[in-house]
Amino acid sequence: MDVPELHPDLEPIAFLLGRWEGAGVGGYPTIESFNFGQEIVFGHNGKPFLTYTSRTWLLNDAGERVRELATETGYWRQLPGRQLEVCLTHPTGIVEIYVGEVVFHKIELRTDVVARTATAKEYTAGHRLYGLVNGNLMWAYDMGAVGQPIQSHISAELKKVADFVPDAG
Ligand code: HEM
Repeated sequence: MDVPELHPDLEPIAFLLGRWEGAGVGGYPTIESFNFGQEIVFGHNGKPFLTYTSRTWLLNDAGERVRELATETGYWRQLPGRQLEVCLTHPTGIVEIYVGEVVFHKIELRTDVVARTATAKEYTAGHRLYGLVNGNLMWAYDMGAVGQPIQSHISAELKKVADFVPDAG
């Protein structure tokens, strides 16, 4: 199959496309802080959304992968203009719908709806910032969970390692 043309509505978030690799730090009042490695893939198939997957690994002090941590997958739906809708699924029994906007190379998203399975941990709200800084993708994530007010859980910086990915497999 030919490489699909990018849907024109996706132009504002086209800078996300590709495979990104990097590392970050995580923490929360209820857990020990940790270092992690991350891979994010944004792809497209010609329709007005990006496919998205993120995988993470716990890193030891030497920067080696110890074990898998969080993964999430979903779709970033660009509306005409600056508005975005993002649907994400987590293997921890959580599904989130974010709404937000892109302004130049900065994206801000807030949860509109969160749903949890009966056995998922208590999680109520998420706030994400993504930005392109000197060609790197920086992102920061605040959450409200396990009785705590919304506050920082994750921040990371990733470098682009591949430009085009047909979809986020
Ligand atoms: C890069 C992304 C993320 C990484 C690397 C990460 C990593 C971790 C780690 C290592 C823990 C502590 C141990 C554990 O419970 O496994 C944790 C706890 C937790 N995370 Fe994340 N997480 C990420 C994203 C998220 C997201 C997107 C959510 C919500 C949708 C979330 C919700 C939680 C909750 C509810 C806890 C439990 C806190 C507690 O029980 O005290 N995390 N995370």
